[in-house]
Amino acid sequence: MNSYLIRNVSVLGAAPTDLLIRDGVVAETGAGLAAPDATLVDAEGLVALPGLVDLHTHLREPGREDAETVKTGSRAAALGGYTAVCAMANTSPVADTAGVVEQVWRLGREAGLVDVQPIGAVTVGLAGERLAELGAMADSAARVRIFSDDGHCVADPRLMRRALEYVKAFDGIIAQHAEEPRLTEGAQMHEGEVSTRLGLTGWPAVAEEAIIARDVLLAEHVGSRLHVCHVSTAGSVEVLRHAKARGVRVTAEVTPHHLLLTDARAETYDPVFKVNPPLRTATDIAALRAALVDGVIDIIATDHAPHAVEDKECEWAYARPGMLGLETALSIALDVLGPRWDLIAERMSRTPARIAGLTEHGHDPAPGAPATLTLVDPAARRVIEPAELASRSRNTPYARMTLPGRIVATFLRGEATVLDGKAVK
Ligand SMILES: NC(=O)N[C@@H](CC(=O)O)C(=O)O
Ligand SMILES: [Zn+2]
Ligand SMILES: [Zn+2]
Repeated sequence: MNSYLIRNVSVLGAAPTDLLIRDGVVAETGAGLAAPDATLVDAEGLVALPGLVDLHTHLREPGREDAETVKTGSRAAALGGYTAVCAMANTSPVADTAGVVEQVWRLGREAGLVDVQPIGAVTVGLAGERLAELGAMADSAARVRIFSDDGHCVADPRLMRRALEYVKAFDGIIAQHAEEPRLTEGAQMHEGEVSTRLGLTGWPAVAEEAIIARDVLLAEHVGSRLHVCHVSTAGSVEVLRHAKARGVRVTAEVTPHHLLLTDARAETYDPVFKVNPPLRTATDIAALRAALVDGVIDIIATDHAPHAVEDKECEWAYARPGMLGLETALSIALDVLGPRWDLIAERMSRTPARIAGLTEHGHDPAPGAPATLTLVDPAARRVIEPAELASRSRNTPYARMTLPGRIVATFLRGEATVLDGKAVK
């Protein structure tokens, strides 16, 4: 194994120190360390964070390797400062059996850049009709603990109840894509002033809020763990606040794009801004930001959703929803939260690691901790060029925007996955 001596790094914003990485762990910290055999990393001006953990990533393998593979998505993740990603189940075939989740898990190990933790489907084929083999996926080599039909809502309340009950046996979680399908038929964007003006069918906030309200009540009733994907409205925040005050075992995520972009982007008719749930209003953004700070929203998750050019560069109505996120998430967090490193570590590493049960992740760089960390240059500013992204797809909503912060290096259990801003493989 390689050793690294990281010189003059600020751990979570503290005074600069050195970190010696050896045998997969942070062996020593302190000013002026010496280690002649170690590779030197000059980290003057850089901030060390625990490796980021994404609870919501679409890797598209198996099935749409033209849009992303486990390998290209892993590379995008490492370049974004991530050391673990949870891979959503809406692949083709769907990750609804032990066989498919084990395949994704193995591909992640082979790529070797981040830990790829598969999420299993809740229902067979994401069809919302009968429960998938949750137990077999939990017992498989992939040790699945999070189940989600993401892309689809588990709309049937009886099925949702049974899924919540089933995963309780192994402390699993159901991650819900909250969308009442009857209220979003034909929806193209957020229902509001802009959709009225553009004449596009709207997705009302209540379609999300009604499902979250139902699900927190179900989770309370059966005493199970619920996770709410991509929360996007101020009303959802209020439902979650109420549920948490009652002690419901619910956690929630917000995406970088829902923290930054409004439905006004639809005025461009550029489908790069088409996403589920849709971009909302400035009022929603303000509520989401406040909830992220006060903890009603637990984490930032990217919902990295790569799509091939032909699925995105077409008429708005025909374009697939979803946008890239892994390579820009930390920059958006820095833009939205400022250099509040402890809060960023909490929302993007420690808490997602805890929710997903990824015990090797989410540890601050300190002696004895796994050397699973990332180094950020907070002073850097970069212009996002879609063609320069490591993802196989190009559908970033931040094209040609200047964003703060740059990932300089990432380490997974003591091995560099990114050095000098470049992926090592
Ligand atoms: N977010 C999206 O708009 N799309 C996601 C599915 C999802 O997260 O619902 C995708 O798989 O492309
Ligand atoms: Zn979703
Ligand atoms: Zn998703």
